[in-house]
Amino acid sequence: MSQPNEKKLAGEAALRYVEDGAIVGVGTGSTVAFFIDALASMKDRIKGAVSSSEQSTAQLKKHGIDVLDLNATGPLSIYIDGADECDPFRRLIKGGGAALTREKIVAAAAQKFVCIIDSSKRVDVLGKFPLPIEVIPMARSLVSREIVKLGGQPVWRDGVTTDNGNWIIDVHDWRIADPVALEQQLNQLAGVVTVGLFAQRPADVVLVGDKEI
Ligand SMILES: O=C[C@H](O)[C@H](O)[C@H](O)COP(=O)(O)O
Repeated sequence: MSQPNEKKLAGEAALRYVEDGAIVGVGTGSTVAFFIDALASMKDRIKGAVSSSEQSTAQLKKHGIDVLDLNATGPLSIYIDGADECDPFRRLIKGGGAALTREKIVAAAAQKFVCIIDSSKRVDVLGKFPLPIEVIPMARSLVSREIVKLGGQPVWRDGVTTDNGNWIIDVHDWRIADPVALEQQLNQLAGVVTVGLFAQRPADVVLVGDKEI
């Protein structure tokens, strides 16, 4: 099956997890775009959405779905988002679209995280996809030097500014043997805003196409 088709199937299948009256946490990316289109079909049965990016906010509003402020909603019952890589323990690399910080915040506010992917995203060990790290701009070189000491190859995503006004470093060729430990370690570096590893808080459910794994 082609990947765009699997992404569409996953986006539509995620509707199964959205209950009437929910405020839905919404991620970012091409797979989530299919989910937002599907969510429009039940927009009158939900209270609204909390969005993880300007891109998703625009699409939600286009469909007439209310976009709410996370500070006003309290905990969310559900968060739906894609991923760049997913290991057998539902640990993820995210941030290929530079939305990792708001994604991590909305995921942390949700009781259940449903991750929607196509089969190309499944890996045994995380790290083939370059690991995105959002940094405060003035810390770019400092953080890059620290990453080299840890064995990674940092590459600045030149020309990209996140929705939060920060920059992205992508770390290449890093076979991530212990994702929880690495997430903790990178979170300690001065200037790091968010690490694109979702290992301390993995997904609760992963849909590959319309199949839960
Ligand atoms: O920053 C972007 C997000 O983490 C996306 O969820 C991730 O890059 C997957 O995107 P897509 O569904 O387009 O492959």
